[in-house]
Amino acid sequence: MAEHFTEQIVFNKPKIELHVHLDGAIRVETILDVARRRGITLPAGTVKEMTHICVVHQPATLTEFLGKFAEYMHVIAGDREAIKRIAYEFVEDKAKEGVIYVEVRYSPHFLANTDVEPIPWNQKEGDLSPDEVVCLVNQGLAEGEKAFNIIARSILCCMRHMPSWSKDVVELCKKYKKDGVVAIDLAGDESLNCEAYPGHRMAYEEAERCGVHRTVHAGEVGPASVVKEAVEVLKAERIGHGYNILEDQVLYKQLLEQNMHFEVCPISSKLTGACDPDFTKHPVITFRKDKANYSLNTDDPLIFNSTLHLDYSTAQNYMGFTEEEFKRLNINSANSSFLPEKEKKDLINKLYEAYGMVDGFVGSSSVLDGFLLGDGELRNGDRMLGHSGYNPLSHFIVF
Ligand SMILES: O=c1[nH]cnc2c1ncn2[C@H]1C[C@H](O)[C@@H](CO)O1
Repeated sequence: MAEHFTEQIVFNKPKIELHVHLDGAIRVETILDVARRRGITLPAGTVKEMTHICVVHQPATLTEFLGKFAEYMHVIAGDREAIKRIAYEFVEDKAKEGVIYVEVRYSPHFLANTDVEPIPWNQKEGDLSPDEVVCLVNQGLAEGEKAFNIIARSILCCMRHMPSWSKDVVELCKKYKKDGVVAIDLAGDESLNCEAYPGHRMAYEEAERCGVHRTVHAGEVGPASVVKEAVEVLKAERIGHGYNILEDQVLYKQLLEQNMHFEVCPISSKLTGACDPDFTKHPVITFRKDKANYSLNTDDPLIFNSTLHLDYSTAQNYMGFTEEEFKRLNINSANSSFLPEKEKKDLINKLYEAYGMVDGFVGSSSVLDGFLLGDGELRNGDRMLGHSGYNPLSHFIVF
């Protein structure tokens, strides 16, 4: 088991999670169960042994971490029942953590066994296409939403090393926009420069043209220039991780002004070797000081043997996060979600209510009261809301 501290629940209130990979959040029990049903032999027969194999135990490299997916993806990929099941169970697990809104991401190609070249995970060709994978995940998420009373949306990932898949990915985002697919992402090994890969660029241009939201893994282990490229070339609206933005202070200030959202994953950032393992030096401490817009996320809880509670307790115990900051970052996360505006407004109001910030209700005449807690200082670029209306794009939470 990865060396963690005793898990505490330090923020037992409704939460938003924007950066978590479906294929990095599968239950070990399910992997074993599906393997048994399909007659697939695994190197481990018990949950304890299989957990040991799937988990990154010590800070490693992103490449070593990505290698962990090969331990179990062949069990789930190509199996309709398993794919729907992992989506459903994912929603159940998130509901148990107190998440009320989640955007979960995955590569449809990594779960398919036909219409994908090359066929991943050494599978034999079958008849499950990336398109049908998206339908199955949508079904699992929708059933989970009903059963566990949370909202689950999905993001489809392009993979850095497979630019030839990206056109399909954006087409699937367009096709399933009405079925809960809210955005496109670019995941995988960031040291591969996407400028050299027109496949990704063209997919992101099409996404922008068609109103598909865009996030990009950037500045996780790659330099600030990858973040710059994500923002300027791929027109990313959010950045996955983004820690190395701090290397380029000019760009960082510009993104602060733009209220760019950073999807921060504390436990992940230690175990992928993205950040110093000493959490007291974590970039999110600077983000907090600068009142940046960011979320706290698990990324791949299966592989980090973690939960969202662990990310929050780490933030509290090692980075000095307070309850007020947890509220602030969750409201900012809701505001940076890829929901349509009306649903976003409802979600933000749900948080205000749960956090006892009823004066902050979006649409109420005293909306400013909810914003100006703490020092109440406005940063350059912060805009105050008038009493008359709600503009989520200019909606900053200032504590
Ligand atoms: O933290 C990550 N950085 C880059 N790529 C990642 C990370 N976590 C998961 N992935 C990759 C591996 C998955 O198979 C893929 C789609 O979810 O995204």
